Amino acid sequence: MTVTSLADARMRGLATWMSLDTGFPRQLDTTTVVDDQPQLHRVRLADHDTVVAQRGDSGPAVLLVHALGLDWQMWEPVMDSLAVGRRVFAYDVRGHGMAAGSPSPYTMADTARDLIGVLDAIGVERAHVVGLSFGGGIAQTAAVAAPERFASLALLATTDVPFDAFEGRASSGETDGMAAQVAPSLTRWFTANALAVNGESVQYARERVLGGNSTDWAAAWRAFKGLDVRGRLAGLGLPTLVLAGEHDVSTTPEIMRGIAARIPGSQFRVLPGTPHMQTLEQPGLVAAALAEFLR
Ligand SMILES: O=C(O)CC1=CCC(=O)O1
Repeated sequence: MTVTSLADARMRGLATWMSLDTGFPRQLDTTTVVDDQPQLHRVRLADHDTVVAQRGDSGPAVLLVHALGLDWQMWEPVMDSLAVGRRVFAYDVRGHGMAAGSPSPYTMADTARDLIGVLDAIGVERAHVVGLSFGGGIAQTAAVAAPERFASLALLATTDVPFDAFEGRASSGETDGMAAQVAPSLTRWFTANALAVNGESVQYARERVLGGNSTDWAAAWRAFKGLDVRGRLAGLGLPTLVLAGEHDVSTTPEIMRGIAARIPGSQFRVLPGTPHMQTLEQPGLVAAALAEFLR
């Protein structure tokens, strides 16, 4: 695996990487952003390139896996506080962010191999892995395949079985286009109040969905349709946190409670006032819950 810093990439004249330091982080609430020049590494995986952002340079490693349609920057609101005494990494899942247009179709097993490939690339033997939504599906798939690479598992607003709706979301992207995905997605992801306020996190999510391409969108939903972990969760044997949002209309607290029930010894918590996109609407609650779990 090759890890190349953004500075190296820039020196080599790779124009695509130059756009990385002019992007979203500066638009976020800067109270959660100490350093607005996140360390970004270019990482080559088996069949595509991606980027890994890093905060903190010592301590246990934490790897964050983002939701469908977004990118690593959805973790930006919690990365700095998590990075106190830890090394925190967040990467772009294939078909997302700087890894848009990577080979498709693909499977959840491919995304799990990518996760392990990221760990290899950053030189981390075992990480605390935190996945939200699609990222939780990826984290579960990697955990059942390679539990030895996990120090713990935190599952935020996710599912352990595919929903019937996934194919409809894939085909709607292809037939109706990405603009048509914005309203239904954001309504599932945020509270009505956050949508009315239309703050930077909502704007970020809207821009990412609108700016995405329908091939990547459909490929992700179709990969998610193949999620197949439920029968193997009981044997995981990892310290596990299952974190639900009280107002999550997609992966409801009931769904999340069921996942926790299938993972012996797991901790289950419901964050008050929190919708599906936990880190974007309630970053303080998420950071506190993760910090307590990781402690
Ligand atoms: O509803 C969504 O947009 C995302 C989602 C469905 C199941 C899951 O884990 O995330």
